[in-house]
Amino acid sequence: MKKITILATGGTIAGVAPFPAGTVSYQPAVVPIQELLEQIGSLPGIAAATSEQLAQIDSADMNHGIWLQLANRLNALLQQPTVDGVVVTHGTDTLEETAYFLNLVVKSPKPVVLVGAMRPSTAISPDGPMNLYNAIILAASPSAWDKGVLVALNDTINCSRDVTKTNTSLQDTFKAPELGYLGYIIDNQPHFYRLPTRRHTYLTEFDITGLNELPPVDILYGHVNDYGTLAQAAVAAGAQGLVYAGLGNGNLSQHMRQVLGNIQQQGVVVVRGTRVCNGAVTRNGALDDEQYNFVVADTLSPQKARILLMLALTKTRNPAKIQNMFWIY
Ligand SMILES: NC(=O)C[C@H](N)C(=O)O
Repeated sequence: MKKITILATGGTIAGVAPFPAGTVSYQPAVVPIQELLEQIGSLPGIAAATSEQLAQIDSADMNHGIWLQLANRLNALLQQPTVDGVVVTHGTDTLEETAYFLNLVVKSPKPVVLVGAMRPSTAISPDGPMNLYNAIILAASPSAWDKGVLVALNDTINCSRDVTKTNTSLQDTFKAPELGYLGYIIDNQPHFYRLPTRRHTYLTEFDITGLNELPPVDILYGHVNDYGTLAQAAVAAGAQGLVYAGLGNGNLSQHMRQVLGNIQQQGVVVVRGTRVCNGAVTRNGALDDEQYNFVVADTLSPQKARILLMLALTKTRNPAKIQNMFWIY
């Protein structure tokens, strides 16, 4: 019999709508985790699902402080021999970011599963109870060990590095469009078909013990006729790193090459990502990264590249070393 702890942070899974058919006009983060657990009843093979209400927020309000608190709590719980796995309930808007952050800083091979819902708990047919049930089943499964932090919604299992929210309001939203699901959860049974290949959790070099904040990194969205003023403003405001969601294969206009090149020379680490949903940003592909000392994001989305860059900056400001991290994680 497995012992699973639930850390609840809010989101639509804990949301309440003013009428039963309400699926988009609702108040997120209202129902306590204890009540959500009561809705799903007993679980096969699970001795106890204990819960802690760590936060009660719309995930738009997630922040580095709560991330650090969550990661520290996870690390403390997972060290305990009486805890077999942890489920984190979370709003879906920033779920993928929290999942990837935890994937890089949680120091345990035990299962950690993030879950949310697209419909509030008051909907005629909410997705939250089944999603929560499946997430607990997954966290209790020996098959979920050593796979990094997982994301489980809509009967699917996803890798936190690759998953993204692909639809603003439908239940079928969490996917890794180019790299695919890791598996499914069917009739109380997780089925894995793929494995994450990138280094994660207890095998990473990142340690958040004692940290109160993360280095400031901003994301800039590339477009025709970028003036470069926002990039300069970000640096003036104290950014230590920038992720540029570039065009195509992370491409930059001649003007933005100069702007970001100058910024890099001031000691700010510049990562070339892309505004395109799929594909890798390749080094020395769209431009000569050696000349500018840029780092490329590989297949990480801009929001995930930002997380890796923040953690990288807790270790080094050297672009070559940071580029290596982007190949490893
Ligand atoms: N479906 C959701 O959970 C969306 C909600 N706004 C949140 O991220 O908290």
